[in-house]
Amino acid sequence: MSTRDESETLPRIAMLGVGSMGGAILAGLRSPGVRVDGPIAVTAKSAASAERYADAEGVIAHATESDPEANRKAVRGAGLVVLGVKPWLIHDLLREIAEDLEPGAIVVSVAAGVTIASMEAIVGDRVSVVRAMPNTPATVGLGVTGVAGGPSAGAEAVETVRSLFATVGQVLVVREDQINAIAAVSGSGPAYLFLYVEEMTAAARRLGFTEEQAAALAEGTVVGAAELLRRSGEDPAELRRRVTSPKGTTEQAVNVLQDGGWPELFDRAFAANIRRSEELSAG
Ligand SMILES: NC(=O)C1=CN([C@@H]2O[C@H](COP(=O)(O)OP(=O)(O)OC[C@H]3O[C@@H](n4cnc5c(N)ncnc54)[C@H](OP(=O)(O)O)[C@@H]3O)[C@@H](O)[C@H]2O)C=CC1
Ligand SMILES: O=C(O)[C@@H]1CCC=N1
Repeated sequence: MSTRDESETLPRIAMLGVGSMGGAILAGLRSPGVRVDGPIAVTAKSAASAERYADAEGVIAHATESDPEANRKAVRGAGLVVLGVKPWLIHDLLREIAEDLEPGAIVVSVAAGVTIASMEAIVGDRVSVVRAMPNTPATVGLGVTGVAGGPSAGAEAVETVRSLFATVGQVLVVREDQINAIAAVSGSGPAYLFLYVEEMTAAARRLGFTEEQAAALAEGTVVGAAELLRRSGEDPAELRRRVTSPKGTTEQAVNVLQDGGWPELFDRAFAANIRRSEELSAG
């Protein structure tokens, strides 16, 4: 896993689609110490989404519903074009902007499932196409992103995209055939953790705690444990061992959870996730 080189200046960026994921990446790009060439051109569909960036320094935001040419205008002059729209909109978006892309620009899609070959077939080889699979902890600079270049992308293009995502966390450069698996593990991963917190809170409620108490217990424990894992640098198994006194209470609960078949459950959940990426790639 690699992180950020603070001396680097990123090329001029256009970000088409600035919802949960695009917004998280944009937050990273706007953080102190990140150098980007020129203002970041951002587009969203609705005026309401674009207006969220009306006062944002270094960002020029437009809505396609107000200006149907907004995407085409945004990519002109951009060396790095980030596609942050839903997977089923990617191909239409590429058709829309293909003629306006600068020769040599890098197009990076964060869309689940959409293959590099299908994107290259639309934009040709005048540009480099790269796929990335980030996650929403990027919002707080703790993202994990997988990056893969296609045949059109040389080492330099992949390195530029690696630098882009290094502004919001750790980056793993992989082969494209590993991107769906990255989506299953880390792309969607935050949702599994949030579900865990929801379930732990609900179970605490059933033990008689108020909603507020249950949320404080569950959220505080998960955040505290994650921070301990991060700061201590210890193996999670070792940290678990330190909680689990032999013949104590934790051991009993951990046995119940493990008997619940977690390995198989994770395998099934990941397989379902990957299957959906494959469906999305079929269009
Ligand atoms: N959410 C996540 O955790 C992750 C998502 N991804 C990928 O990121 C992509 C975006 O997902 P997510 O951020 O969750 O989705 P959102 O719905 O939150 O964001 C989509 C964005 O695209 C905008 N948009 C829609 N149509 C257009 C258009 N024609 N031109 C420009 N902008 C447009 C929307 O505008 P408006 O706000 O006005 O609707 C919105 O800003 C997906 O492809 C997904 O697979 C990848 C990894 C993690
Ligand atoms: O749910 C999704 O399809 C996207 C891709 C990974 C996380 N969110």
